[in-house]
Amino acid sequence: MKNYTSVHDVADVAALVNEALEIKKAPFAHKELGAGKTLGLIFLNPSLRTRLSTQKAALNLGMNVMVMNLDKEGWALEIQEGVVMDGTTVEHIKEAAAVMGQYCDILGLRSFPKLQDKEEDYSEDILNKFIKYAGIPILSLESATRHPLQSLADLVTITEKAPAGKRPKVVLTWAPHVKALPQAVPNSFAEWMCKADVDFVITHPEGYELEGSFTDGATIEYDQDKALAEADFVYVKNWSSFQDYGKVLSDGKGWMMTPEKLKVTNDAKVMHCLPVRRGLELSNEILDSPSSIVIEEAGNRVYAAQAVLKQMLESL
Ligand SMILES: CCC[C@H](NC(C)=O)C(=O)O
Ligand SMILES: NC(=O)OP(=O)(O)O
Repeated sequence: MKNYTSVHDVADVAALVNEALEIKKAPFAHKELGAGKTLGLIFLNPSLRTRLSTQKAALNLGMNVMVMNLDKEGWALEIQEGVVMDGTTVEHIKEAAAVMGQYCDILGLRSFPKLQDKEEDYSEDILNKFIKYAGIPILSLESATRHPLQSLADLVTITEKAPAGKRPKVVLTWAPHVKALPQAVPNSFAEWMCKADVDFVITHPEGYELEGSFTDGATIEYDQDKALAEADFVYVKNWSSFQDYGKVLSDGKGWMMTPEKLKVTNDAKVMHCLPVRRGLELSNEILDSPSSIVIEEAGNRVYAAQAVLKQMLESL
């Protein structure tokens, strides 16, 4: 595996999930593999889980790790090609990415969408320019349209917790929020679930349809209660409209997951990538109940990242 930016970079999804589960049993089994290798983690947006879990995963493999909040600590980046830099930008992505490629063996990048221009965001311009100019393998720490480390951890968790002897029903449900959030997490979750051995349903209000290439193979159900029937896993996440790009179309009244809503499920486990707005996206009652597996889900981020980094190191 050279770059890790989406499920399409994974030759065998089931094997990668199993490798993460094996690593979870013995996290230090490959602690020499990364000796003398450096992982750079570059953030253009905030992070708790991705930063800490990926750093821990690299350290478990014996790597050195350098972390930088480039948006706050670096120079103002110019992304456009061929412009005269006589404005507020100080360093071109061409030099910045190439220099980071000199210092690191693998480079992680977080670059959220601006949610203003659909074509610009969905072109993944920043991610693709890091791939082009860094000259070393790139690991997505969440890009404009996907979050593959989160999605792998989510599938690891579902595999670990699935009811014995049945194909689990997984429901991705939209949840209310007060801000416009990216489609990256649901896009990525949908892509991975459509490649997994699960019955996958997406439920959201009209107008929140995700881009079709991510949901091909999923059942789309606008009636949340119908979607939730007999679910084994309920994945709760807000996202802004793709059609009316970057917009919050409604207050989502009645869409927050509650214990009442869970009654129609098959005693479903509730998941969320975090951070979660308690009382807005997901009720306190659920988050504080045995139905919630959000903390174990976050714990699995380490083993997902470690399985990916192991395969990337083996390809260096
Ligand atoms: C892991 C989630 C990161 C981000 N969340 C927020 C709150 O911006 C999102 O929704 O994509
Ligand atoms: N779920 C996740 O990626 O969390 P952070 O944004 O805190 O890294």
